[in-house]
Amino acid sequence: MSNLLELQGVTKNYGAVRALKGIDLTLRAGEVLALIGDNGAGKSTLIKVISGAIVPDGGRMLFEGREVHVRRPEDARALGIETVYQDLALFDNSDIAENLFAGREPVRHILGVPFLRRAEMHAESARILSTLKIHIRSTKALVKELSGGQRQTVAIGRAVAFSQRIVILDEPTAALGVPEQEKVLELVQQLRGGGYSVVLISHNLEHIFRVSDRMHVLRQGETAGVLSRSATTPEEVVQLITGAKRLVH
Ligand SMILES: Nc1ncnc2c1ncn2[C@@H]1O[C@H](COP(=O)(O)OP(=O)(O)OP(=O)(O)O)[C@@H](O)[C@H]1O
Repeated sequence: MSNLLELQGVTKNYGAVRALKGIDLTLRAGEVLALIGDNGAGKSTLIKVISGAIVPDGGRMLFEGREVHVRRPEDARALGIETVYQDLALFDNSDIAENLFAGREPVRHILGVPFLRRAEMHAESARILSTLKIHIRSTKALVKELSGGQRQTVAIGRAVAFSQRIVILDEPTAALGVPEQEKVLELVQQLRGGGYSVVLISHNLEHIFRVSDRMHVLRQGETAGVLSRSATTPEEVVQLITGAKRLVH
């Protein structure tokens, strides 16, 4: 598999805190890469760099082998990178279709006045949900009426609707009950089947071993190891997370 995204020597400091101390990371086309590490290891900071939410202090980012400068979320979007943060950033009092299209609504101008193309939004939303095998009664349901798992799938649906290449998921199963966790894991597998590359932050090793192809372990702002799922064990991953072992020098 070829490298879709590559980070080289990425650094980020928050004052005296060295959150990223020179990270090299590769994301291949069509893989699920798990980003793993203890609290404070630098996972959120790293995905914020990739998604343009923060600008790193140093290092390079390459997309399909070309250097790119991602300084704002719009820059990441233009490359086809979408991120679902833990807070999901959904609008509770809006319906599913409005959430899927938030900020990118199709409009039609009549005598210079913009009108939302509602029917089109709902039809397209239903198509997106059905492609992702997300079963929700109606795209007119308000987000506040949905379960936690459905909210997560709507947030992922929104990312996928506009991402062409990479979806970044920040602990998508953390706040969910077991049946809903299963649905989200299935969705991650579907994304991979659909040709997306996925970066998955999770603290749940069982989930990680079920859906990821490779694992990038961070520890205190550095890479502790990069592992292929088929060539490692949960025990080894725990040793890397805790610092009992290191595979990168
Ligand atoms: N805005 C900020 N200002 C100052 N320090 C920060 C800020 N954001 C993160 N840090 C620090 O940077 C380091 C890396 O934090 P980061 O949130 O990236 O870790 P994480 O691996 O995502 O942790 P968690 O699993 O707890 O979310 C930590 O020491 C954290 O306290």
